[in-house]
Amino acid sequence: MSTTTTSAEQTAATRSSGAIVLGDNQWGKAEVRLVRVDRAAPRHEITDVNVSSQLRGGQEATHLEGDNSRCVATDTQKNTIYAFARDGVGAIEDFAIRLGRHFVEDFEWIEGGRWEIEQYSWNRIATADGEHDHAFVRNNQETRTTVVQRDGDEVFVVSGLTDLVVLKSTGSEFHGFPRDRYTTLVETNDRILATSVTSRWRYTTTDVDFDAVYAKVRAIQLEAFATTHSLALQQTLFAMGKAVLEAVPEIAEIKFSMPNKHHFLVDLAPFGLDNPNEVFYAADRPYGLIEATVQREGAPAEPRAWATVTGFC
Ligand SMILES: O=c1[nH]c(=O)c2[nH]c(=O)[nH]c2[nH]1
Repeated sequence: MSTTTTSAEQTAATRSSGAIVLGDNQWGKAEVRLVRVDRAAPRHEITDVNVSSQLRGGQEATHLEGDNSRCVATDTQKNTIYAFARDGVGAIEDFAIRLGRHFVEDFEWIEGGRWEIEQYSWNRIATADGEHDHAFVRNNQETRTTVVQRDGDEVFVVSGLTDLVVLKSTGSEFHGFPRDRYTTLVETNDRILATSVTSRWRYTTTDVDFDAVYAKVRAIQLEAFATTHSLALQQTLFAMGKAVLEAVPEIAEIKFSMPNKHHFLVDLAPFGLDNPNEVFYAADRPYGLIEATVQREGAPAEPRAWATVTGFC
C-alpha cells in the first residue's frame, strides 16, 4: 500500500465538520483586593493581596443555553476569597491551594482552575520610639506572585516576583558582539547594568515553607546579580537562575524576563567638560529584553503549569 498522502486526503483529514463548539473556557473574579489586619497582638500584621480566581469545568450549558445551574457565580468566588481570609491568609501559595481545593471538592463538576495572587509588602514606620505597632509605609520594591492551577487532583504552583529593580554602577561589560553595517554600539568594559527582574519558578511539590523559600530565592537572585561580574545581562540572568536551582531542590525551573534598562553616558564635551563615567541619561525606551528559562537537564517539562503564565519565552 502506498504511504503517499494525496492532497485530497490531506484536506479531508483537516476539514472541520462545520459545527460550532465550545473550546477552552474559564470564569471567575479577577483582582479581588484584600487587606487583612491581624490584631491578635498590639503589634498588628498586615497582609495586602490581589487575588484572581478562575474555575474550569461543566460550562457547556451556561455558554450554549444560558443554563446557569453549574455556574458558580464570580460573585460567589469573590465572597469565598474574603470568607477564607477570616481564618488568615498565610503564604499566598497556601491560600491559593486552599481555594482550589475548596472549589474542586465542593462542586463535583469543577475540574480545575487557576488562582493567581499578587502580594504587596508594607514596612513598619520607624518612629523616634522604634518601629510603630500599627502604622506602615508601603514598600514599593518587588511584588510577590503566585499562579496555582489545579487539573483534577494535580496541583501546579508557579511562584515569582516582579518589579525587582536593581542596578550595578560598575562590574558590567559588553563587547565582542558581531559588527555589521548597522552596528553603532560602542564596546564597553565599564557600564551601568540595571534591570527590573520578573522571575517565576515552578515548584515540584506543595509541601514547602513558601514564605521561607520566597525569601531565600529573592536573596539569592540579589546576591547573584551583585556578585556576578557581567559580560552580558544574559550571563547575569543565567547565574541568578543557576544559583536558585542549586540552592532549592523543590524548584524545577525558573524563568526570567529582564529588561536592560540602558544608561547612556552624556556627552558633556560641548560644555567643555569631561565625563569619566559619571553622568548618564537613564533611557526608559526602547530597552533590550532578555528572557530565558534556567532548568535542570533532563527534568520533565510541565507545560500545564505554564500554559496561562504569559510574558516568558
Ligand atoms: O547585556 C547585553 N546584552 C545584549 O544582548 C545587548 N545588546 C545590546 O545592544 N546591549 C546589550 N547588553
